Amino acid sequence: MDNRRRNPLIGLFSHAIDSNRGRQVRYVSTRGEAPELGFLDVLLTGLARDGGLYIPREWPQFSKKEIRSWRGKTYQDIAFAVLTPFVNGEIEADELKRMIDEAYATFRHPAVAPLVQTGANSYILELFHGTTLAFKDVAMQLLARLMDHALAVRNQRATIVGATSGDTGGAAIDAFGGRDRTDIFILFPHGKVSPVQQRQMTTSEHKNVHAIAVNGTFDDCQDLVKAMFNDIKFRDRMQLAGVNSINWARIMAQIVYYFTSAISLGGPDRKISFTVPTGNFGDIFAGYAAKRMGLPISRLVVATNENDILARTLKTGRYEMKGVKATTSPSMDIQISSNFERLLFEVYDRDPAKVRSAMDGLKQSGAFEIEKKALAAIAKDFRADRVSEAQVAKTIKNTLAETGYLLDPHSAIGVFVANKQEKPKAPMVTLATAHPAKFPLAVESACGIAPALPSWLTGLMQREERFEVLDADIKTVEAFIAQNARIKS
Ligand SMILES: Cc1ncc(COP(=O)(O)O)c(C=O)c1O
Ligand SMILES: N[C@@H](CCOP(=O)(O)O)C(=O)O
Repeated sequence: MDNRRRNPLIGLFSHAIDSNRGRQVRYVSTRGEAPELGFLDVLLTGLARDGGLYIPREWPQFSKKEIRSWRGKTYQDIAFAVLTPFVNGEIEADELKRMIDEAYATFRHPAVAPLVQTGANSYILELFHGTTLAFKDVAMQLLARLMDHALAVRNQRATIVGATSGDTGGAAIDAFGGRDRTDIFILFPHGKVSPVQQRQMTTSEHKNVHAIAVNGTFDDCQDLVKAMFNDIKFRDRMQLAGVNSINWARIMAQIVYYFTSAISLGGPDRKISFTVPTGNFGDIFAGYAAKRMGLPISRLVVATNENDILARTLKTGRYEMKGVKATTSPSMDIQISSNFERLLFEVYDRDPAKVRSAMDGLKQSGAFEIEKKALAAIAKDFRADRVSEAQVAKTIKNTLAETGYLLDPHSAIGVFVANKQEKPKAPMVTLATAHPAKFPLAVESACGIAPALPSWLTGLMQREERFEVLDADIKTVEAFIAQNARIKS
């Protein structure tokens, strides 16, 4: 039966679906040695079985006419149009729409991701109106519903493992807590997240939630998660699934707000630039994906803290690990930016052998060089800069004094770098990735104001904590998960 006759929702966006009809979005691994998958498999797979990351075999395309027709539509409607080709008919349209509506009903702002003007051509895209006050909620609330749906359809359960430098963990625990088909284990670096972030992970009352404080850094946590996925026996036995941005569905959901914000500012008939506080390269890669799908984007600007591996790489072409230092933007205290592998795959014209060779170099010597042609391709779309701790504090203070806007340290990194760009003709949108109340000490020391938590988090700091402290050792972590997950061998 023709879907459009059966379902009025499809009629609403039939032109968008028409342009992608016949282009079955399948997913391939950046390392080229794992099977090609459809959407539900990619959703439940996490890391590819060859250690790579899944990415659409072809980018869905939207014409300017199609994008223009989304003007005046809600965030939810645009999400439905943008996500439909990725889901590729594996979820009924009305089911997908229901999940999108439910996910964004948890947001405290009717626009979901509102834009605030802070200068003649400068805007802030507020991505922190979800339950845990960070941009991670945007994707995580949808991901939990998509996974629940996929597991129910297949009558399966999953053991979710995730690594966090502070925000992914809280968002995932909020979204997956109490869900019957999943147990969730979140690894965070012990003593290296903010007190609010820690309590968002350690005070859940749900039995399926397990917070693990790892004696190590975020990179150690991320390595452990990848090692568990690469331990094929353990992965299959525990039916592992991932909630980090290694999971394509996370990136997919983040693509939407590039479209909604650009459309509000006159897109697609005007190019827009974006500055993105960056750590694992997931959020800015979602912007790159939006561009590849037809959204006119002028520039994508990477903004890092003093852990500046990406800013160095984009300048020199050498990706080189140098050790992580603790900053006032702990969620970006990251060295190995997982999603950079997806960009490498693109700029190496999708040659997985080149990606494998770069990743081998990283594993063996902590570094790799990017070929000149690929670096030039990166330079066409991206700019990058780093921000010192003193500059973060000064940006919070000055932005408050000049515009009345209170930034969190991560968003301040974006604003500093955006302000440093030569004055572009295109409007510059800086992504505000967290609410200042998640980092009250850093914000107060920068500007004298300690932002209060919103009402739904009242009492968070007094609740009893429950977490395990473990060494950064794969055997120890796997043993803990095997003992506590409801899936047994
Ligand atoms: C508040 C905040 N800002 C920025 C980032 C960086 O985003 P990405 O890792 O997608 O580059 C993170 C963590 O990922 C974060 O939690
Ligand atoms: N900053 C992140 C790090 C993990 O990133 P992800 O996007 O891959 O989940 C965090 O807050 O945990």
